[in-house]
Amino acid sequence: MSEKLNATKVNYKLNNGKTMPALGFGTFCAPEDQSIVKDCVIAAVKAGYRHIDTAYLYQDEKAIGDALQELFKEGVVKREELFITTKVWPNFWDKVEESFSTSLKNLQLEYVDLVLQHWPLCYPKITDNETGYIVFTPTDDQGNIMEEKDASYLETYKQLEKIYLDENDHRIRSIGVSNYTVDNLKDLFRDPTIQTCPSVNQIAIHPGKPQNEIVDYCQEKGIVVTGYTPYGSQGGPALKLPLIKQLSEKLDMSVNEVVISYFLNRNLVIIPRTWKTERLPQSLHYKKLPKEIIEQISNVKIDFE
Ligand SMILES: NC(=O)C1=CN([C@@H]2O[C@H](COP(=O)(O)OP(=O)(O)OC[C@H]3O[C@@H](n4cnc5c(N)ncnc54)[C@H](O)[C@@H]3O)[C@@H](O)[C@H]2O)C=CC1
Ligand SMILES: O=C1O[C@H](CO)[C@@H](O)[C@@H]1O
Repeated sequence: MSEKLNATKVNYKLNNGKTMPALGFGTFCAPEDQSIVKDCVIAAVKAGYRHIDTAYLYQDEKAIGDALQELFKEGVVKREELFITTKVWPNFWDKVEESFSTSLKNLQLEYVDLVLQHWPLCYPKITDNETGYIVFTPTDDQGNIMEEKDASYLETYKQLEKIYLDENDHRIRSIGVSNYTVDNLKDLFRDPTIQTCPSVNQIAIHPGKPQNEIVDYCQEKGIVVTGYTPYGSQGGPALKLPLIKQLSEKLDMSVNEVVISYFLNRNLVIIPRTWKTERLPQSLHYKKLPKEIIEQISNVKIDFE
């Protein structure tokens, strides 16, 4: 039986020469008590995580920034040892500077390692009259999501690229996309005003949802793929699948480690999330797996998205 390996030590080379840790800490669905976010980020870094995945949408960047400041002050890690990702939500499709500079300020950093266009979509920027907050997913009277007319989602990538390529601006180390299909990427490659190839595409991947077509396309183009919702999101349904439990026993790993192994054997980045620090040790290791097991996990039948 193959030995357990430390997933926090695995890095991938991006198409611009930078390195990206294969295991990241997801931070969606933050609890209302933001001190939990801060404590979990500190615990994740102390456990070995060197990559944190956040977004303007998640509204937890300030707590993550507080955690990072504490880790730097205590000498646990240096800034250059961490890889921090944030994202630009579709309300800011043509206001990337506004979104990104707010994220950077909240994260209390001088630079971010990776900024992603969160979705290939353009939403209007509407403020709720009562709360004063941005309506992240605006809907009309019939409940349909409102999209900006005559707007091009490539505009967001172009604005990100402008900041990234500016020689006098050192705030973004790499840029990428999220939720891009093969057609979206082909659109991007066809645009003669775009000079770069995204370094990363972050998409939904978990057991039973292998996303082979887009993964193969990205890997052929040298784009690193990050899989989100690796445990199947809320409640971790992928961890409860009979196949994953059987493999956990057979391979002498936690169910989480089986899923991490599935990702790392496919050269994918994985960004699982937990808001319970005691669960962190279950999501740190992986093993080399034979192709047949990868295929079994890819093809398992699931009843969740
Ligand atoms: N780019 C995008 O559009 C999206 C990106 N993401 C990113 O991906 C990350 C991961 O996805 P999530 O939706 O957060 O879900 P996930 O797939 O990481 O699963 C989280 C669930 O698994 C449970 N879990 C974790 N460890 C466990 C353990 N040891 N035992 C039992 N249960 C456990 C958690 O309690 C939680 O309910 C996000 O936090 C976010 O950073 C998520 C959704 C969309
Ligand atoms: O990051 C994200 O999380 C939510 C829920 O999955 C999704 O809308 C967004 O892309």
